[in-house]
Amino acid sequence: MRRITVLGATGSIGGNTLDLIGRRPDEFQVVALTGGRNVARLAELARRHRAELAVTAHEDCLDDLRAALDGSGIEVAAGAQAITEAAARPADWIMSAIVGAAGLPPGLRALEQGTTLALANKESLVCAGPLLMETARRHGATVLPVDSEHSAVFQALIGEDVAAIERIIITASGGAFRDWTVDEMARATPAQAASHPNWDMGQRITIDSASLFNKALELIETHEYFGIPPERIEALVHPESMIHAMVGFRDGALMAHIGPPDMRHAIGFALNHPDRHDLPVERLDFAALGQFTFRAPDEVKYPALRLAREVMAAGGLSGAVFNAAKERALDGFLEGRVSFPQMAEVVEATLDTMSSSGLGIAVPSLDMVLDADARARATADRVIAGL
Ligand SMILES: NC(=O)C1=CN([C@@H]2O[C@H](COP(=O)(O)OP(=O)(O)OC[C@H]3O[C@@H](n4cnc5c(N)ncnc54)[C@H](OP(=O)(O)O)[C@@H]3O)[C@@H](O)[C@H]2O)C=CC1
Ligand SMILES: CC(=O)[C@@H](O)[C@H](O)COP(=O)(O)O
Ligand SMILES: [Mn+2]
Repeated sequence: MRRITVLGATGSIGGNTLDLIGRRPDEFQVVALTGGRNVARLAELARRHRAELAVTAHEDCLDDLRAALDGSGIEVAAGAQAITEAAARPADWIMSAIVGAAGLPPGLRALEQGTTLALANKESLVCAGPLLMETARRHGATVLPVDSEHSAVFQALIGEDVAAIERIIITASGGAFRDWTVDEMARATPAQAASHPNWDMGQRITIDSASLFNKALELIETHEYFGIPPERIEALVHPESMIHAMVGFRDGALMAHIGPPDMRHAIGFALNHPDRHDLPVERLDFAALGQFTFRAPDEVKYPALRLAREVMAAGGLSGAVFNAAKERALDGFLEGRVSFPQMAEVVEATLDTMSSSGLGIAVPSLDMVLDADARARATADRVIAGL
């Protein structure tokens, strides 16, 4: 039996992960499941998958979780520290699917036990790519990408010489507003932004997809995970979301990874790696699909991509600042205090304000990353207050 932990079990990635695990109950034993405020869902999943431990991120949710699991024999705990301790419980495979920078400390703690970390939490790589990869190396742990584009690149590179890579192209659906004008986007509501044309995902990543901040995070994620120079990484709008990434080699060949927009493929690939296993995903009928289309991203309409390139050039703590400012700008948009286009303005102003405060450290420690994250949130909040 492989021992499995799912961090962020109550979310979209967590649900897809447990869907796959639940189909093969004789092969997997669930160690810990963690969630946030959705305590009823966490308790239901913990009971269904016979978890040893269920943890909510919020101490004020502990009584509800305890009540919901009363009589089950499942241990309960609460708080950010308890989630990090859950990640330290011996497990063979840990899914990192908490949304946001909150996923970084438990992800690092999981790596310290030398296990396999299936990494959906792209923010970890954006905030602390060198620290994360160095921690994995030091403890003999494995990081497998789960983000669909990065799983696609990983799969296209199997058996290939990384030194022969000429470029990596990650695709973007273009998000909810890909055919909207700038004026229309200025009036966009959270409900409109949270409606993805192809993928069924959590609210925050779906809105990031509409602003192309998701693709901006993914450019940095590609750079940090694969160690490819930023100028060799491209984003390409592909409205059908069937080709997830392409890797171009020095002989001009391109390896594309194609599949339906269903995260159970990328999750299942990481779960079964290095083997492949049957997965309950649609098989594509190309004659019925007819065509795939592509267009260059509009970097004026979507400043997030330019900002990501500036962050990659600056390195150090810039990724942590970028991500934290983006998280606060998104909170502001959800609360009605920031318009859709203003999210990029908040992130740019935060980066500008903090660029002179010593961000250029090669491999920042976790404490440095958390400090930069906190300062960036405070700076972004001041920018938002002045809008
Ligand atoms: N959804 C997708 O298809 C994809 C997602 N990703 C990445 O995977 C990660 C998860 O995304 P997704 O599943 O969509 O997100 P969801 O919003 O659906 O789920 C997020 C999970 O994190 C928990 N959570 C929220 N805040 C905290 C916190 N402060 N501390 C601990 N746990 C917390 C939530 O708990 P609760 O809901 O109980 O409050 C939930 O379990 C993100 O990093 C995203 O970018 C990458 C590629 C595709
Ligand atoms: C499924 C996945 O990996 C998401 O990150 C996806 O890429 C979002 O779609 P966009 O291409 O619209 O950002
Ligand atoms: Mn993605």
